[in-house]
Amino acid sequence: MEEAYKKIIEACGEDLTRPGLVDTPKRAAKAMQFLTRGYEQKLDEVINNALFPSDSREMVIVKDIELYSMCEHHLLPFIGRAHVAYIPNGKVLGLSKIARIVDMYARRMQIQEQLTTEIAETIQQVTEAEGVAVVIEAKHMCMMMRGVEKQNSSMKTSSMLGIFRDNQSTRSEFLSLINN
Ligand SMILES: Nc1nc2c(ncn2[C@@H]2O[C@H](COP(=O)(O)OP(=O)(O)OP(=O)(O)O)[C@@H](O)[C@H]2O)c(=O)[nH]1
Ligand SMILES: [Zn+2]
Repeated sequence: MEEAYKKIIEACGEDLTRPGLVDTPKRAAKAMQFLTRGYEQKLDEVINNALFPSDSREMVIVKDIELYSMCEHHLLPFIGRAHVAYIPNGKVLGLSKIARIVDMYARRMQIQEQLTTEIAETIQQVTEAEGVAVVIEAKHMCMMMRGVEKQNSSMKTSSMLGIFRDNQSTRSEFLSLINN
């Protein structure tokens, strides 16, 4: 990756020997590895057995989980928040693990729709919940810094599984709670 960054910097017309740039390929490679660390994570390690038996059948919502991802078309960031809900069916997931699952998929090359679906399906699979809902709102640098150059638009995506898909009032409750 370091060698690849050397080529990119040179292709931009820069001088790799100038002091400010000498260590840049190494730094950039390290940064890119961090931004794509989700590829190295394993779901079992992320969950770390933090699944607990519970009789609760009430909706659990984790709101405003900030996320930093990278669009797979331009390798530019998209930045936003995820709102996640599920209705337990015998077990609940450790609170932080929901944010960790968001990160595991966000720290990859993504499109927002796919990211939203992957988070929802993973939480469904792990918790065997009655349903899972995920909404992501994000701003895409590829639309802001370049291309169409729109600074104020944001993208909203959702994935509704199980009871959130089948039951209008459950879905409405979730949507009104995240909009408050
Ligand atoms: N659906 C979706 N599209 C995305 C996402 N991130 C970036 N894009 C879009 O991917 C598309 C790629 O379009 P292309 O025409 O191949 O690329 P481009 O010439 O760079 O497009 P412009 O951005 O319009 O300049 C653009 O419309 C982007 O806005 C995403 O998360 N979801
Ligand atoms: Zn893009």
